[in-house]
Amino acid sequence: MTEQPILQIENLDFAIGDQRILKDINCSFAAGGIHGLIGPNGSGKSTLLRNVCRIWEPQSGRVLIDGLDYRRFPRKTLSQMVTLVQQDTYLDFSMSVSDFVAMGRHPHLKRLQWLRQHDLDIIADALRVTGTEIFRNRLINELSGGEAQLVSLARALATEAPIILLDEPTSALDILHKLEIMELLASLRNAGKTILISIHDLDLARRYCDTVTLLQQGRIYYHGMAGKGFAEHRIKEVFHVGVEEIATEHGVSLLFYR
Ligand SMILES: Nc1ncnc2c1ncn2[C@@H]1O[C@H](COP(=O)(O)OP(=O)(O)OP(=O)(O)O)[C@@H](O)[C@H]1O
Repeated sequence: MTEQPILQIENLDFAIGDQRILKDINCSFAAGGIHGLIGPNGSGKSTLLRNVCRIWEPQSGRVLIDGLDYRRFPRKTLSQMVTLVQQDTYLDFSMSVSDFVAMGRHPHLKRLQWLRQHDLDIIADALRVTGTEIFRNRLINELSGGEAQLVSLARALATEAPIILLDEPTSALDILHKLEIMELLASLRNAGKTILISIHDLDLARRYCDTVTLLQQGRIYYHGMAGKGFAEHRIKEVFHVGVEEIATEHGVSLLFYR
C-alpha cells in the first residue's frame, strides 16, 4: 500500500479580481521530502505557497493535509501544522531577534500565556541551528536581507510544524549561507519534515530536491521526480533558454544556459 501524501492539492483555482493566477492545480507531496517549486517569474510559485498555508484561499479546489481539507482545522491548529517563510523578509518593525523567533511559539500558547521553559528551549535550538543566536539581542529591522532570511527560518523552525513552506529562502544569501541552508533543509527532511521550497537556482534544486513541480503561467507543466523534471526540453520550453549539462570532475553535472 502506498503511503498517503501529507499534502495534496486538488483542482485548485485561484484568482485575484478577474485575473486567474492558478489554474487547475493537482499535485501531492510525500512526507519527509524536499519538494521544489520552480518556474519563471510570475508563474505562480508564491501564490501557490500562500494558498497552501491559507493566507489566501482558493476559489475552487481543495488543500488536504493528512487527508483532511484544511478548512476543517481551526487557524491555530493549521499554524501548528504548516508554516511559511515569506520571500520578502523586510522586517520593518522594531523587535529583538529572540522575540521575533519566539512568535513561532504562539500557535502553541493559550491567550496571554507566557513562554514555558520548553518553548524557550525550542527557540534557543531554532536560533542555534540557523546560526542566528549571535544576533539574538539585535533589532530585526537593523538586520541585513540575508540575516533576516535566516531569522525568518528560525521563527518557522520554532513552530515545529511538520510542513515548512519556503519562498526563495536563499535569494539574499551568500554562497556559504546558501549551502548551509540547503544542508539544514536536507537534515530537516531526514528528520521527517516535509519541505516545499520555491527556488530559482536550478542547480541547487537538482542537487537537493526529491521532486519538482514546474509551473508555467499558473499551470503545472511537470510534477514528479526531480531528475526527470530537469530534462533539457522542459527547461527550454518553460524558461525559453537553451541549456546544456556540463559534467564536472566531482561527479555532478551543472546546467549551462545560452
Ligand atoms: N497581490 C497581488 N495582486 C495582484 N496580482 C498579483 C498579486 N500577487 C501576485 N500577483 C500576480 O500573480 C502572478 C503570479 O505571481 P507570483 O508572485 O505567485 O509568481 P512567482 O512565480 O512567485 O514569481 P517570482 O519568481 O517573480 O517570485 C503574477 O502575474 C503576479 O503579478
